[in-house]
Amino acid sequence: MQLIWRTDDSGTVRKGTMSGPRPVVLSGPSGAGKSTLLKRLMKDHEGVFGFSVSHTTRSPRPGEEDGKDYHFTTREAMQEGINNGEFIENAEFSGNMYGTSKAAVENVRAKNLICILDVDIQGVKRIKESDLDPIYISIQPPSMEILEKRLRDRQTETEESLQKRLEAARIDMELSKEPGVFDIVIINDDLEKAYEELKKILNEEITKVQEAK
Ligand SMILES: Nc1ncnc2c1ncn2[C@@H]1O[C@H](COP(=O)(O)OP(=O)(O)OP(=O)(O)O)[C@@H](O)[C@H]1O
Ligand SMILES: Nc1nc2c(ncn2[C@@H]2O[C@H](COP(=O)(O)O)[C@@H](O)[C@H]2O)c(=O)[nH]1
Repeated sequence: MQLIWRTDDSGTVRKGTMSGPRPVVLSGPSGAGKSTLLKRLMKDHEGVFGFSVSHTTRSPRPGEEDGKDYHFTTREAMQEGINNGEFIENAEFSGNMYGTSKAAVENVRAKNLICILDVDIQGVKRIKESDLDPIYISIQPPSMEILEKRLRDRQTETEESLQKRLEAARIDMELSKEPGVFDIVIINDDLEKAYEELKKILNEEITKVQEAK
């Protein structure tokens, strides 16, 4: 079924009615383990999930592929896309632009797969204003100290970008405690336990997709 997007008078992105599995929003501080968990989920459930490939103006990390991990772009091109109404949401994070295009979500939903979106807390707020109606999951680290260690060990950040990410993490950790923001908050201390918890929450949607095959 075709998705029909429109922007209402208040600028809110609305979509036409369609059937299919509910999308999943994974959010939480940078370094909490979202990518680790979602990559495993997709590998273990082939043909069930599809990743909503975001746009970003940050540079690719070693091993990241354009069109698979992100659509790597420039500020000018991304701003033009935003001005043309091509994005569901966009945000500035740690000195770069990030955003979910309508096409990214549509591509996954056209295949009747569970669409997974990995977005920051600003993205969560914008998606809540849309009609996407996803399951909202926050992945949180056990502590700021452990988060900092994970980010340092990952070796992807400069000291400046690391500090920006830690600052954003403090805000994210506070907001995730607010009732009603997330359907569930998973503390990713032990990876196996966090993964089991994630699978349990998504079990109903996973079964729906598997049974529809
Ligand atoms: N439970 C865990 N225990 C120890 N290390 C972990 C755990 N979960 C993830 N990690 C490691 O922490 C680092 C950050 O994880 P990951 O890149 O998945 O985070 P992220 O939330 O996707 O970050 P970003 O938002 O910046 O993309 C990675 O090196 C990953 O291997
Ligand atoms: N609002 C959005 N946030 C996004 C999107 N894609 C990723 N992100 C978030 O950005 C940070 C940093 O990601 P990184 O890959 O540079 O480490 C992280 O919190 C992601 O969740 C998006 O489309 N919109």
